[in-house]
Formats: sequence, structure tokens, C-alpha cells
Amino acid sequence: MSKDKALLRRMDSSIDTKLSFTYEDVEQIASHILDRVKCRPKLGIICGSGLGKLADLVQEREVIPYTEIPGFPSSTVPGHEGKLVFGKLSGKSVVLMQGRAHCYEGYSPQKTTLAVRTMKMMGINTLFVTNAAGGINRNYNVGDIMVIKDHVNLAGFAGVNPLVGVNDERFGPRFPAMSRAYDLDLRKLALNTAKEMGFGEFVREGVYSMMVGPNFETVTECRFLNQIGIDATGMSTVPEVLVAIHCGMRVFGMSLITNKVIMEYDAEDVANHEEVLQTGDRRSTDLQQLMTQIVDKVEL
Ligand SMILES: O=P(O)(O)O[C@@H]1C[C@H](O)[C@@H](CO)O1
Ligand code: HPA
Repeated sequence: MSKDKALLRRMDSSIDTKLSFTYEDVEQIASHILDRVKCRPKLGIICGSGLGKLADLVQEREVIPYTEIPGFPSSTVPGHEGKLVFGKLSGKSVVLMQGRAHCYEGYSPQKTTLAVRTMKMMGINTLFVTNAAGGINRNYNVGDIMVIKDHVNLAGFAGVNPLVGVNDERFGPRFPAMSRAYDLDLRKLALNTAKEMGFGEFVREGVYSMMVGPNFETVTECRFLNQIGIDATGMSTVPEVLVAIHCGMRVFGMSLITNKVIMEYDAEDVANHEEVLQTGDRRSTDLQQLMTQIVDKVEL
């Protein structure tokens, strides 16, 4: 039996079927991962749909598939590889999640965000989140990059929130503030960096919203989002940010606008995941360059 399989067997075997995880579970998972890699990052990056190519730039790579990590949900969505990639980006130690779990895949909000608490337990105190999102703001173009300044947890309105349940104060407080979730200094750093790189025309700042999905939004839902001040909408990120802020991490987020949402009742176009992946491909070099520069400048 391989060392890894032996380790897995020694762990509480029920961990894989759990819907929520105790502090001790997360400690066990984090130490399992740290036993397998030399890298000790302070920065974690979650790659959204079609944005996982950032991992190609990581040097001194150490890779662990999610399927080899107890409790971790496996990725079932095209464009999400399902790997933890440790190594150096811009000379800094990082861990990238090449692919994420979504609630619409059937995972509990707690399981969807298990990786965030695990990162915190591994010593990561800054989290960068990226996603693919539909452009609600009519001034946005496909291919724009939106620095996230705030979010609306529409899924939370329906009770989908990873912080629901018993609160273990070792993770964080019962009632965490969310009014400063997206770190102001990091937002400024990203916007200034984008300007310096000549990306000012297509890098914007706006508000992200999350619905569970997996269906894309109806026309009236999109009009509603537009009216309440949402700039881009997606199916992820918010649960991860809630958990990260709850456990005291500094958070920065960027959305790639992969499609314009449909706002006309008689439109013939429909949203589709292929377009999302194609836009991800088209803009991946710019997004990678921007991320690399931000990582270069960020103080950890
Ligand atoms: O993981 P993200 O939020 O980047 O993926 C978005 C939302 C859905 O998973 C998918 C729809 O095309 O892209
Ligand atoms: O239009 C969208 N809606 C929701 N999620 C998305 N992810 C990419 N595009 C979209």
C-alpha cells in the first residue's frame, strides 16, 4: 500500500462522507496535505471556470489531486481540474486551487468551502478568488475583468450559507462583519497595477452576486440584479469569501466577464458554459499577467 493510501486509511474514514467538518477534521486534513509538500505558502489562489491555466506559471510545482485529499469534494465541472498546486509564483510561495467545488454540484456549503478553512489551517492568511461571471452592468464587455468591491449573497437569502450551524469560535466569531470583505488596499493595488500595465480600459471595479445555479438566470432575474446594483453574477465565490473572512483571512477577488447576460425577452441568444470557457481561454494570458504582477507586489 502506498504511503498516501496508508495515511488515508489511518484517518477517520467517515470524513469523506461528512457534510460539515469540525476543527479537528480540518486540522487532520491540513496536516495530511502539509505532510506531502515542502512548500509553506501564505497566499492561496482559487481559480475559476477556465482560469486554471495560471497553474502553468507556477514553478517548483508540487501537485495533489483533490481525490487524494480526505473530505475534499472532487471537481465535476469542465474547466475545473481538481488539483492543489503548490509552488512559486512571482518568486512567492503560493497554493493554487485549480478548480473549485460549487453548491450546484450537490455539495453542502460547508463541503464547498472546506478548502478555505484547510488553507487557513495550513498557514495561509491571504486569499485571492477568481471566477467567471455574466456581465449585468450594460457598460461591461465580454472579456472585461472586474475587481470585486462587494457582493450580494443571493444564495444566502435562500439559506445557502456555509456559516449556518454550530459555530466553533476557534474558526471565527458567530456574527462576522462582512462590510469590508474585499480588502481596500488590495483592490487599489490591483486597479493601479492594471493601469500601469495598460489594462485600464478593460479592468473595472464592481459588485458580484451569487445564485446557486446550475441554470443560468432568467431575463427577469437579470433585470432584477441590474436594478439592485449588481455588476456581474455567478455561481461561486461568495461562500468561500464568507468562510475566509470568518476565519480572519484577507480577501481579494476578480471576476472575468465571460458573457453578457440576456436582458431582452425576445433575444435569440442563450447563455452557455462553452462561451464561458472560450472567453476564459481568450483572456487567460491577460488575467495571468495581471495576477502575476499583483502577486509580485502584494505584501504577505
Ligand atoms: O467557478 P466559477 O464561478 O468561475 O464558474 C462559473 C459559474 C459556473 O460554475 C460556470 C458557468 O459557466 O462558470
Ligand atoms: O451568466 C452567468 N450567470 C451565472 N454564472 C455565470 N458564470 C459565467 N457566466 C455566468
